[in-house]
Amino acid sequence: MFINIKDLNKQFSNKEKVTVDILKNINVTIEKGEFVSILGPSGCGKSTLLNIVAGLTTTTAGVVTVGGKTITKPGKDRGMVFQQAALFPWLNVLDNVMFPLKKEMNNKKAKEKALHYLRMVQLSNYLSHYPHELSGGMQQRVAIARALAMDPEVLLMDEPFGALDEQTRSLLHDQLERIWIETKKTVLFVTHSITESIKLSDRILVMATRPGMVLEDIKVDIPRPRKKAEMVALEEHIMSFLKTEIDKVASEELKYDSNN
Ligand SMILES: Nc1ncnc2c1ncn2[C@@H]1O[C@H](COP(=O)(O)OP(=O)(O)OP(=O)(O)O)[C@@H](O)[C@H]1O
Repeated sequence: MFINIKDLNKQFSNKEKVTVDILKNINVTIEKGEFVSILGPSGCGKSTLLNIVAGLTTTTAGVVTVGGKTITKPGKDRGMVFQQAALFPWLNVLDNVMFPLKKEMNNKKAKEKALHYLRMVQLSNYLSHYPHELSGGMQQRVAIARALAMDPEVLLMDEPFGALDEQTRSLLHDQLERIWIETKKTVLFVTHSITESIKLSDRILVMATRPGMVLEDIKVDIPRPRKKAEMVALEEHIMSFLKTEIDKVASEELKYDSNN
């Protein structure tokens, strides 16, 4: 196993200073090169789990190892892509990708590497464009190129396409799948979308909420590239038990609302 999440628990204090279980008894192993999605309703702890693997959040109990090393802080072995591309607005596309590389290598090498990954995300014609001149989907492709250029072993993606329209999303699914096949990275991908998780993943960790636990660990056996019609049955299967979790969140939010 490459990533090992063992007996993980995470608690946070809420506004009333009460300790709340956010993640409980998470035990997951992920093999090198696997594409694994974390799917679940809002607030079930998907980002918290990803942030713990990233080393951005500590655990309350349990251990996460990547390549045998216990995670205590962020590291170059793990690259992160967020819902917002978080590019430097004052740097053009090429310089945005080169920025972290320049700390690791000379300018010539950094430029070669940046160009390689910008070609991979099909942005070679936009090197001198600034972030505000790009669409949301293009910005995300720059962010993906920037993360990949650091050559991490694991790519951690937190709803990277969540803010994009359906069509752009679908194009980026195809691109990401191609890049994943080409680079053989291990990917941990947080999403709300059942369709997205089926389209992209080898495995889907479906999470329950309050506390966040892994309800099902589903292996997606549909040959790639996956067609809509082939995905429907699995979509319905996942929806059938995820609905209970979504309803749970909705009714708790309504309860909270009527008490305030
Ligand atoms: N730093 C924090 N302090 C206190 N509570 C937190 C903190 N971070 C997250 N939480 C709480 O932990 C729970 C899980 O949050 P998290 O963002 O991991 O969920 P999520 O499944 O990623 O949600 P979404 O899909 O809406 O992004 C939420 O109830 C959230 O309010």
